Amino acid sequence: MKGVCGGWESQEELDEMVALEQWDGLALSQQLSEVCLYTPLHSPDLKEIVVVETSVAEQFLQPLEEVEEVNLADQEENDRDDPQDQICSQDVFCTPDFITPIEQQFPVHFDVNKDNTRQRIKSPTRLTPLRYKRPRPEVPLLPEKPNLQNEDGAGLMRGKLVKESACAFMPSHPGVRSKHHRVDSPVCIRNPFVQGDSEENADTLQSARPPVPLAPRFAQSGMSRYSEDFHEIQEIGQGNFSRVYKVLKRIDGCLYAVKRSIHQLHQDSRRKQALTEVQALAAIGMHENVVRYHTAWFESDYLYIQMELCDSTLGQYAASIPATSLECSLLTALWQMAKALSHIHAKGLVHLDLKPDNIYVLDGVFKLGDFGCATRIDGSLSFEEGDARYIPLEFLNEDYTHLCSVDMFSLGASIYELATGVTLPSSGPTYKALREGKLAVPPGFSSSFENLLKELMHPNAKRRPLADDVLKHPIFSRQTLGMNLSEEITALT
Ligand SMILES: Nc1ncnc2c1ncn2[C@@H]1O[C@H](COP(=O)(O)OP(=O)(O)OP(=O)(O)O)[C@@H](O)[C@H]1O
Repeated sequence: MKGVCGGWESQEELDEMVALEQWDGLALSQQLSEVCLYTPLHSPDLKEIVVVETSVAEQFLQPLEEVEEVNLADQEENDRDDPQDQICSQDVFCTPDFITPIEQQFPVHFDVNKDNTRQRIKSPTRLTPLRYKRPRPEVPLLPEKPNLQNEDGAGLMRGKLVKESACAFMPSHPGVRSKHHRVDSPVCIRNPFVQGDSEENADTLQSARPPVPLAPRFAQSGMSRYSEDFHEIQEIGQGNFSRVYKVLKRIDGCLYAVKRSIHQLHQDSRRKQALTEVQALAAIGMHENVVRYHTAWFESDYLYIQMELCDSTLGQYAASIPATSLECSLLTALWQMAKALSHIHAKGLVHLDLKPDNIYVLDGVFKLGDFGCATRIDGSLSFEEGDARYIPLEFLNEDYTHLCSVDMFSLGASIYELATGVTLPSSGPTYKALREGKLAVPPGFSSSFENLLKELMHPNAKRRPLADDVLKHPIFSRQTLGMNLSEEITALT
């Protein structure tokens, strides 16, 4: 196979040159600052590109073909195989060639008054390439039968082929045999929020469940899936348990939020607790008013969760709204959160930490996030206490019989806080008064708005409207609201 470098003016001229010289490889040309690559059609079996010493050419060629470093012995062996298999970069970039015998060299004169692109330059017969492209080995896809594994820790099983980049940077992981072959699957974790596993899933989970409940420790080799897959742009938030980063995903070029646990989770019990959010999000599935979950993984005992990136929290958003349109904006948020809660409650889950900081805004759409305290409505899982400022008294008194109404109280308290512009207390007389139903909505808000908040924050959990009741509330009628919300309601009914 021969390569060629030189100047030509048109595709036809190059075709002719290639035909005349019977070049069956690659043609490369530099015209001013532009580099062009030409691969003749009659050379479909072109497998290798040889580049000599020129960083510009390497930059150009590397995205097209994966070029690997090889040692000198390999190079010589390669040269013996096909000594013609070369392209001279000196030809292309007009740099002095101290390697090629003088008689084989060509004159390199660049005359600005001449059409230099017409100069056809003959390639020297041989140069030692520094790099070459090895033919890509055929990688077997293992196993034929779907292999149960769960890198996401989300408890859902997937048949998965073994060839994947994640393996490539974990060669020393016990579950990895070589660059492309994983022998053991990571564990399958049952998602406690998913009801009624199919028989097949239940059987497979049973057989795939290892004696240790959780042991998904990846990246022990020091290689980071996070750095491999994402470019970190900036930290965008911090809670009690996690830091959240705005990141660019390298493979798809899109922005995401990645939430990383602040502490390493060495114990299985702590990992299990941290996984609550992942499992709840996975079980809830997609809903336009719930922050979208993409994937999650453990790395060096930190939990990483990749999520949809939102613009701000509801608290930040409300602070930027003019007083005249605050009621309408808050009702829109209330309506959309009622939709999210209706969906979540219907799935048998409760959030239990609903507050302005956990409601995000993306392109004017409100989304519920941070499911770290989520649990099952039926009380089959343990309870984690959310932020006391937004939690009703009965829950603090360990009455867990009306968990959906706990979320409804929190929703009312969140909207009330944003309407008053004053952060709710976590104790004291105002805290007590609010739990007795004594609300003081500032002037400027409608009485129907105030009454709805009073209903939501009713001291008696049974008297509070549920999410579906809120969606049917007369305040969300076409006459009383702005167009956007009215249209949304019309579309829903
Ligand atoms: N998907 C997201 N898009 C944009 N910002 C986010 C996102 N998720 C979280 N944040 C930001 O990061 C902050 C902390 O996130 P989050 O509340 O989920 O952490 P946490 O440790 O679970 O918090 P908490 O202490 O309330 O349990 C949020 O207040 C918000 O500002």
